[in-house]
Amino acid sequence: MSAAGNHTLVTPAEMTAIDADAARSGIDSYGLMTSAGTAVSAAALRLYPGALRFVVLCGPGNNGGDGYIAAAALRDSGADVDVHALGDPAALKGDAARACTAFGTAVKPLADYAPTAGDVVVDALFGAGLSRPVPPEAARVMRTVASQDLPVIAVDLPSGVDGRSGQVLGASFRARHTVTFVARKPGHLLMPGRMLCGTLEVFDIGIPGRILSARAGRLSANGPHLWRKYAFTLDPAAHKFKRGHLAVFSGGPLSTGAARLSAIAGLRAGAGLVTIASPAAASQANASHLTAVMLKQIEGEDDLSQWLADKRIGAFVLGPGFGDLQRARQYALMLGSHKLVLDADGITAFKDDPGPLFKACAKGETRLVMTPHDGEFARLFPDIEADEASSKVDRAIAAAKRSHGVIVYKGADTVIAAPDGRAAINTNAPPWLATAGSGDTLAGIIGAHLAQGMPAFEAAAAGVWRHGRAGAKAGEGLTAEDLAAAVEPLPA
Ligand SMILES: NC(=O)C1=CN([C@@H]2O[C@H](COP(=O)(O)OP(=O)(O)OC[C@H]3O[C@@H](n4cnc5c(N)ncnc54)[C@H](OP(=O)(O)O)[C@@H]3O)[C@@H](O)[C@H]2O)[C@H](O)CC1
Ligand SMILES: [K+]
Repeated sequence: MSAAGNHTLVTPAEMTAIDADAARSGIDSYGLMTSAGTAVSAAALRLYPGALRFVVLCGPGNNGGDGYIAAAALRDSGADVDVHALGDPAALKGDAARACTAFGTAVKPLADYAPTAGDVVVDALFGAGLSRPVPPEAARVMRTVASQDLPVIAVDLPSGVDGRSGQVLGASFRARHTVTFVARKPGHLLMPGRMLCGTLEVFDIGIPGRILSARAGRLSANGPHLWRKYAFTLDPAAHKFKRGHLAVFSGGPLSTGAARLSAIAGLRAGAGLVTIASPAAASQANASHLTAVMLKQIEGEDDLSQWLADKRIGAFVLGPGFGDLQRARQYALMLGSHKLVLDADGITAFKDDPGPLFKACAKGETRLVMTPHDGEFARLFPDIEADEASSKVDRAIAAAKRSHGVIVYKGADTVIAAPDGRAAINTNAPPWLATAGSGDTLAGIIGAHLAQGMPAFEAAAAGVWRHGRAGAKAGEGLTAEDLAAAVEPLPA
């Protein structure tokens, strides 16, 4: 068994290609199925040694084949086992047919399964090959098993969950434990799939890493492996300007708090200097709350263009609590050649007409990071959002390509995507991170990373990860102030 420590994520289509490559390289596919099914039976016996009966539900493909192998291994261990099949087992092909024959015992129709207290269900109906909503008879069994709260162990994926998108096609099992093979699939991390997997085990069935690497795309789980090499340990003697100067734009006098949350988080995240750029009317409100963060009065475009002559400002955060959409638009366009985190009102300012922003960022290294939640994403990319066939990862990558910026598509399953097609799914955010001011804090952390010289994709991915860690450290019931205070040093 390997821990879920391999960060690479493999789509079902890539997995099919990996299987084919493995077969071409002489690896016996039935041997792989045997390893997979045996891993499932081992998990079932380990987790439920007191089960009165194991009920293995087998589908019409190789996921079902894994189920027949598991059923045989459970029976051979002395357990009470029943197998119910979706479709006619005589129609099985290839390895699945061989596994069914090897099982040898009578198989009953799926519709005949009457869930009973003491049952442990092994769900081998559909895995990577699910291609449409599950049939009604499967949905009915899913409902009755859930209504009796019977434990379910899913083979590869809870049946009904699309391994590519994490979406439920029609209905799905809610598993207590899922055993997947070779590598995690995006659907194990994306919502709602992640919630339906229970604990996730990645079992190494013997496909060599080189075959995996040759086919795997550029999607991984977010973590230090992506950005560790930029997580410089700060030299305490370094001059504050060398540790990066971050500027955060404040809103008007009644909405200054969001910018201060970003600014404090930026300071905590390692920026050497942080300045709040405030309109005159809000300067008093900001001044009365700031100590370590500096204040600069920026009243309009003239002030800003003069300030931009100071080349020591490494990055800007624009949007939290900003309010004035017209001005946000002007400022963002003026900042096109600078590193910029665009959040909240900064994103909304480009609703219906984002073209000029994307054009301003089109040339040179990626400088723009946008941090939309669902609603903000739809404002900027309505056509991409409306494409129901695409996954959250597909949508984030499409938006990054179009905007020439890094997209941090927020949610419980935040996706970070770069214009070059790299993407990461974040998993360390506790549910209570969704609180007022949380996004402002995230923007400040990412801004600090940009100001310190991290490339945009890494700055964003590391920011999302640190934000999640801070949420876990601050604990349930946190406020955004607690969150900023809980930002920990980057792991070296
Ligand atoms: N290397 C590995 O990871 C290995 C994985 N194994 C297991 O194999 C499955 C993938 O097997 P595959 O046969 O490709 O797919 P499935 O078993 O998940 O499902 C395909 C069959 O299901 C039919 N189908 C799909 N959707 C529906 C639906 N909504 N209703 C009814 N039937 C459906 C599909 O029929 P088609 O008409 O679409 O062709 C297929 O008959 C993987 O998940 C692992 O568990 C190997 O055992 C070892 C190597
Ligand atoms: K399954």
